[in-house]
Amino acid sequence: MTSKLTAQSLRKLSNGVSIPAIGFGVYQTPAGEALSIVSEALKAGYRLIDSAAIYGNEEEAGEGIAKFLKANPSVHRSEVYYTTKIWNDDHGYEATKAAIQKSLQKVEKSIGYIDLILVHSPISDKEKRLGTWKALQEAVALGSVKSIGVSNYGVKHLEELLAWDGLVNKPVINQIELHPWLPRKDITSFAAKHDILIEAYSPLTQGKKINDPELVQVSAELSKNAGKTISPAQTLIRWSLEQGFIPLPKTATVSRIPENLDVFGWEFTDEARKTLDKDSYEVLTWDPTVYEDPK
Ligand SMILES: NC(=O)C1=CN([C@@H]2O[C@H](COP(=O)(O)OP(=O)(O)OC[C@H]3O[C@@H](n4cnc5c(N)ncnc54)[C@H](OP(=O)(O)O)[C@@H]3O)[C@@H](O)[C@H]2O)C=CC1
Ligand SMILES: O=C1Nc2ccccc2C1=O
Repeated sequence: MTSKLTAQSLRKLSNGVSIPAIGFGVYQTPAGEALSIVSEALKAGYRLIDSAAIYGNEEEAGEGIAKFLKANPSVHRSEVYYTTKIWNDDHGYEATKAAIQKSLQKVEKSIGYIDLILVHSPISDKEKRLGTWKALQEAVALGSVKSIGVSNYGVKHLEELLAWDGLVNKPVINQIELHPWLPRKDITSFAAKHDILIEAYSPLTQGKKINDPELVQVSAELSKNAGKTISPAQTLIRWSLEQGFIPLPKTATVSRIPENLDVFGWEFTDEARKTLDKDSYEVLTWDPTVYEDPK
């Protein structure tokens, strides 16, 4: 029940591990700002940090977590969740093994281990994708990586992985672009059937739809109902939670952190649900879910 969620709520992955119900993204957050914004996000109540090798800020994200934990000894490392991702150029067994080591080295000193590694996208070919998964499974067996999942996988990429005879660890997450203009019901219902949780990236539409008249109108109605201002950004994040996704809003602006986390404890209405239930396919970031291997 979304109405019972709080910023500290946890969801259960198929491997039994808990993951926070909402996360904080650091794409395009300059390395020089990542340490401070990550520790501010944790101070405000976030417990999941989403980075990637390609973002160039893994080390600083880890240091931001460590800074927060040092200043808040009542919060334990096990209560904070750190994600990174293997970039496309590092697909294939050997390359992924090396990439995992590299990502681990970036955060070993600060936070010791990685909670979740995702395959950033399916962009390579079947042999490389499965080699990548083999390397990730080995990292889980060694204990330095707790869970593994995928990102930007379409149904056919998920089917390929689930059908692989070397599969030991099922993907626990598929992280994809999701917002009212891109509901992707094919992927989300397939994932639900296979106990794969969905993380929603670009939940704020990268700011591109923040002034959309319908969204502004829904936010005004939610505000009236709640007796306080609900911004379009808050409406979008809450929509994502209502769908059962783990939203990953990003901001590099400290003053926006509390706003983006104040998405609990007020009612979402049927009217808002209906207006934002769109049958559209509007990609705002990139779309590797439709990627086809080279012939
Ligand atoms: N796996 C993948 O391929 C991908 C993963 N991701 C992950 O998802 C995260 C979020 O997605 P992202 O694409 O960054 O986009 P978001 O949808 O989270 O939008 C971020 C943009 O919204 C602005 N913004 C933030 N809060 C507000 C607010 N309250 N009001 C108005 N504007 C606001 C930000 O500005 P400002 O920062 O200036 O405050 C920024 O321009 C990424 O950081 C990354 O972790 C994203 C894309 C692809
Ligand atoms: O966060 C991300 N934003 C992106 C935009 C294009 C390609 C990859 C990504 C990310 O991983």
